Amino acid sequence: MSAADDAQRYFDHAAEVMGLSANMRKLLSTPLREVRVQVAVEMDDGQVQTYIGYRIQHDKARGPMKGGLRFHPEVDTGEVFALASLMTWKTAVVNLPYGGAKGGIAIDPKKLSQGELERITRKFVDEIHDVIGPDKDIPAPDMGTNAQVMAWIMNQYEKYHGFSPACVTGKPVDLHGAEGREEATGRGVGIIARCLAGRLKKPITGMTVALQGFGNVGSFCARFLHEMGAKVVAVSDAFGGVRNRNGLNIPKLLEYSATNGKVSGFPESDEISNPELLALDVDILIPAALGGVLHKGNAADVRAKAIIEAANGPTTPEADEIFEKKEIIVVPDILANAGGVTVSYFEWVQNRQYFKWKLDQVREQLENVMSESFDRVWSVAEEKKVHLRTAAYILGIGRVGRATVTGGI
Ligand SMILES: NC(=O)C1=CN([C@@H]2O[C@H](COP(=O)(O)OP(=O)(O)OC[C@H]3O[C@@H](n4cnc5c(N)ncnc54)[C@H](OP(=O)(O)O)[C@@H]3O)[C@@H](O)[C@H]2O)C=CC1
Ligand SMILES: O=C(O)CCC(=O)C(=O)O
Repeated sequence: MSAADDAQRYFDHAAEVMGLSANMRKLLSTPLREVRVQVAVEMDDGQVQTYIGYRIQHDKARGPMKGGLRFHPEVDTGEVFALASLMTWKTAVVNLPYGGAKGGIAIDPKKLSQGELERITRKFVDEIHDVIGPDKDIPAPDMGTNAQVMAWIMNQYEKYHGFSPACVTGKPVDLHGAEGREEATGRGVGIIARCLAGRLKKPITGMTVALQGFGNVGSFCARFLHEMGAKVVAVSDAFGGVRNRNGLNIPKLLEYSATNGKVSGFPESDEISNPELLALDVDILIPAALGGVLHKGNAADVRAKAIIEAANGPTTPEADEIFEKKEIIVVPDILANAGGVTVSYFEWVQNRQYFKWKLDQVREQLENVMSESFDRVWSVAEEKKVHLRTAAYILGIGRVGRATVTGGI
């Protein structure tokens, strides 16, 4: 099964519970536009390389389309479609005035120089600038991209359209970016962990956490959980992981990983593989890297009491069914990692108003959006007697469906 099939199955299951008509299902699950462009650039050695870039715009019933840009070798149409549809439901779950989109280029940014990355990014914008923009579709960071890439996107877009800081979010703070966007997804996951602990009537302090992925999302998530008093006992990246049963020293691990480019070799820890990490007996397991890492082949081994999906699409539907049988609570991606797009929205609002918010204001508003959305999804789950993923889809699909019907096609 592909990422696109998985996304469709989750949608179909919720649509079934909602009793959505076949016509409405087709309308809501068909993307508006799929853009596939050639990205040809001269590399540092003088050779011309040709890559493929994608931007899939899934739905705009509730506002301009919004979603990140991924640079990763496995990017393809199916993955980008799945991620774009997740954005539609995610922006609706947290009630932002946006639709959903996603983009990507099939490259490995670690194997490219800064100059090559810049030329690829600018060329991609040359090819798609007429279909994106502050009122159309607003890109942002995802795996393999960061604030610098967003700065290049803004600069290149402005060559065609003039001053438009709201054409992209996740920009550097010195270049119309929002304070707090970089940390937002990880902080949002931390807020969700605390909300979940509250519902389970357990303090977050002392809860054990295993975290896969130590990039933007994973590293900030580890920091906030550590600050809240949770015990982050294992962390991994693409090279492997580290474990300390008494809790890793996260501030030191952040320094170590920044210096060494990986977590493995961190003192006062044992080495652990990614598969071992996913099977640890912990209170909370947080996948914060690739999609599809929890599947029918390893779901039975998972011993965590709860899973919070910081990554997009980390759990296949087969694994999800196994978790339901094992009574493992899964907080779905479209709720758990919505902190990033929420602060992207705050950045877009600031850019459009030419007015800068203070960091405290960003954090306070993020806290409100995440905790209110968690409560809303929890209530739908109780009311409809479904698990949290289906509840989140019901909430998101309901909002998008009502906007579609009210506004007309
Ligand atoms: N950035 C954002 O604001 C948002 C991101 N997300 C999702 O969160 C996830 C992570 O994104 P982000 O943190 O931005 O990406 P980054 O590129 O910053 O970090 C990715 C992390 O995943 C690790 N990784 C890559 N491959 C593997 C692997 N095979 N096994 C274990 N770890 C691996 C990387 O390790 P290494 O560094 O060694 O390569 C790195 O630690 C993605 O699913 C993304 O879609 C969701 C919402 C918003
Ligand atoms: O910040 C954004 O606009 C989108 C972030 C994103 O790509 C995601 O939530 O998956």
